[in-house]
Amino acid sequence: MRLDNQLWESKYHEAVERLTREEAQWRTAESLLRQLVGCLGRVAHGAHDQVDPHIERLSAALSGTMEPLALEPLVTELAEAIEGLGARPRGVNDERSIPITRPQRTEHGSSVQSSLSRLVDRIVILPRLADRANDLRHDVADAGDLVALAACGDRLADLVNEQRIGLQREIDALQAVLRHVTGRLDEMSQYMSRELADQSTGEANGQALDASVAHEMRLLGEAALEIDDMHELRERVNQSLETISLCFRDFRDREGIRLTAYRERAERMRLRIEQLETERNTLQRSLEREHELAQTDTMIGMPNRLAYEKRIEAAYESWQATMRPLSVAAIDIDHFKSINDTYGHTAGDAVLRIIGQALLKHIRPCDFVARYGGEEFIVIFDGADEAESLQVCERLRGKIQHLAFHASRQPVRVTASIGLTQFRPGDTPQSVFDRADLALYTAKNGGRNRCAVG
Ligand SMILES: Nc1nc2c(ncn2[C@@H]2O[C@H](COP(=O)(O)OP(=O)(O)OP(=O)(O)O)[C@@H](O)[C@H]2O)c(=O)[nH]1
Repeated sequence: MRLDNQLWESKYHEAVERLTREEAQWRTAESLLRQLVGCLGRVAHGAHDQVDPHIERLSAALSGTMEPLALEPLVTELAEAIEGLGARPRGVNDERSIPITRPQRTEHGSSVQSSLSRLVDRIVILPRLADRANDLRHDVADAGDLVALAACGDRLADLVNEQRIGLQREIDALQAVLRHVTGRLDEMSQYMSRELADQSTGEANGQALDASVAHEMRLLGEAALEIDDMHELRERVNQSLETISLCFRDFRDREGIRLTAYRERAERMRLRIEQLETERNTLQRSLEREHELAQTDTMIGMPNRLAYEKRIEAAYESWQATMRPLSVAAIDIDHFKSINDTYGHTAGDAVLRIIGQALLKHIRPCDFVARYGGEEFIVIFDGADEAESLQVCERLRGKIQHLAFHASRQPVRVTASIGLTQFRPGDTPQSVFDRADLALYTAKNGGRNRCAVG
């Protein structure tokens, strides 16, 4: 049996590191959310006397340590105050005030909406929270006013907190597994040292027997020289044989006890090892499943941004070592917002799924495609330069353009723009991504449904 302990330990360490990294990303997202709620608060402040004190309290609380339990009553009070606005609008008893309506979406509102939307698109969500993130994305897009946007901000904050708590739980669980495995390894090393000690006891028993027999033989030899009488000599020999036989019996008894204890220990250890093997297999399966889920976009059923980041890191390392050409393309669906607005988000989701699947189907086996976020996909062309990748991009663009979408029996034209670039000396994955994104904007500004090289 092979335990592969080192491999497992390093896998757990890797997983703990990954979770710590993700937790740091969530802290950034949380800080962005605080800023966002702060912005929303500033925009909404002054619109309603009844709501202002609640906004001020919430903003003050958010500037300290984010403690969900303490925030909850503040958010509830704010929500209740907003609810109460319909009954007691500012101005009923105040001549100076403007008649109240629910605050309409302003320029601030739409910029808040697009940054909230970008934030939802950018964060990598735990698979079990993906449906909630998706609903939230739709509600952000549908939010008609600042109050609805503020509610979406709250939900995003909840999602971020839940994700952080989830990640912390995963870290704790992994550390518990690590402790468990380390405990088992300690147990085995104790077993090994006990066996070594036991082996020395066995050797010492054997040596003691040798010494006793040799001693008895020496005494017998000496006696044989001194004793002349045959009868007396026979008696002496008998006596020595009896002593030697006692030594052997004593040795056998001690070895018997030692061997029984050894067999029991060995059996216990065999069962422990069997258990460890079963636990290891279960853990391996769940780790592989987690790993796969963490790198899959469940809505489309294709690799997600995390998978892209891992893949591009590996491709980048190999590019540095070999300088084989490496290119990256960013693909963005054109006017996707208007698809959502016209046909609804469910139709928008279906369009994303069909395009994602079409990309998976039409890239070459050596290429890699992932959903980067929102309506943006990303392709890695490993071993292909700009000219070769451009041909594939043009083909992919053509495939998307010719996908037959219909709504109420009317054809709906869906196109995509593509920004492409190749790794150049001094590049990093981030600089190449930024250049591909810039090329994408060139393609969009050039009229969309086209490829541009950056
Ligand atoms: N249905 C659906 N919509 C999404 C999803 N992710 C992002 N979106 C929407 O995609 C839209 C992207 O809109 P914009 O960034 O304004 O871009 P666009 O309308 O595609 O316009 P251009 O990119 O300039 O051609 C937003 O309305 C998002 O809400 C998703 O998973 N499902």
